[in-house]
Amino acid sequence: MQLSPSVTIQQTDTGLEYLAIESALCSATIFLQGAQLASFTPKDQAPLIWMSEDEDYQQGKGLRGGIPICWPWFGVSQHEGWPIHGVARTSLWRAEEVNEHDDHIEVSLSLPMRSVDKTYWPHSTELKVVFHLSTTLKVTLTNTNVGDSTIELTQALHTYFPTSDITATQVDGLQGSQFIEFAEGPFEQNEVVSFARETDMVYTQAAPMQHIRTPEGTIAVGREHSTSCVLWNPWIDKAKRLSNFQDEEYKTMLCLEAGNVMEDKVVLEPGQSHSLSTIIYWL
Ligand SMILES: O=P(O)(O)OC[C@H]1O[C@@H](O)[C@H](O)[C@@H](O)[C@@H]1O
Repeated sequence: MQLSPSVTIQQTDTGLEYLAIESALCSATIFLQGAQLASFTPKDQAPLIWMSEDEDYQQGKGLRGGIPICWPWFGVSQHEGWPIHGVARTSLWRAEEVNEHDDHIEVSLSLPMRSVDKTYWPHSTELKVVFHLSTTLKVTLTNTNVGDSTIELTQALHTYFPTSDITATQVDGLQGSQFIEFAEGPFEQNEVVSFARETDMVYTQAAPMQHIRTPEGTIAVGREHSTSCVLWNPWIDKAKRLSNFQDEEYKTMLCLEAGNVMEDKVVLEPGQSHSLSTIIYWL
C-alpha cells in the first residue's frame, strides 16, 4: 500500500508491519510495533542507526536496535516482574498521518490506550510520536494528560548508534554533568567519555547536545525538554546475556538515549502536555 509518493507499508516474513520511507533525502523504516524506528540513512551518507544482525523481528518483542520507545517507565520497574523499559515498545501503535513535503516527511503514530494493560498504566493519557525525516532525523514523543488527576512517568528514546570500533569512539558534551552508575553516585563527568568496559550511566543536568565521535565521522545528538540521558554499552559479559545480540556486536554500537528519568521525570496536571525530542545527524 502506498501512503504518499515516498512511503509504503510493508511486512517482514514474521508478519510485522512497517512503514518504508524512500525519499530524495533519506531512507528509513518504522515498525508499527513499538513505533520503533529501525533504520535511518540520510541520502549519500552512512546509516545513523544501528540494528543487530541477530534481530529476528518477533511479535511482542522489542527490536534490538533502532529507537525503542521506553514508556511509561525507564529501566527496571519498582514493581517486581514488570517488563524493563515499560510496555510501549512491545505494543502495537497506529499509523495516524503521513505528510510529505519538499524538504521533509512527517510520520505520526499513536498508542491506542486500550491495548495497554491497565495494571501497568491505569491513567487517561494520549501518547503520540512524530518522526520528522529529512537529511536529519527528529523524533518527538508527546504525552497529554486527558484524565482528571496528576500523572508521573519516566521515559526515553533509546537510540542505538553505529560505530566500526567502540574502543575508538568517544562521546563529547557530557562534561560537567552528574551521573549515576549501577545505582551508585552521583559522580561528576569531567572528561570526554571513552569505552573500555561495561557502560551504563544515567546523566542528569546534561547539556542539550552531545557529539559521538566514531571512525566514520561525528554524529550530533540533541535533546529538547530533557535534562537527562543514558549512555550504554553492554561490553563483553552482558553482550552474551542479551537477547538478539551477537557476542561481538558490543564493538559496533552504543546507545545514547534522550530521557526524562530520575528527577527529570514528567509530571503532568490534567490537560497538560509534554514533548520529548531527539535530533540526530551527521556533522
Ligand atoms: O535489553 P533491554 O531490555 O533492551 O535493555 C537494554 C539496556 O537498556 C539501557 O537503557 C539500560 O541502561 C541497560 O541497563 C539495559 O541493559
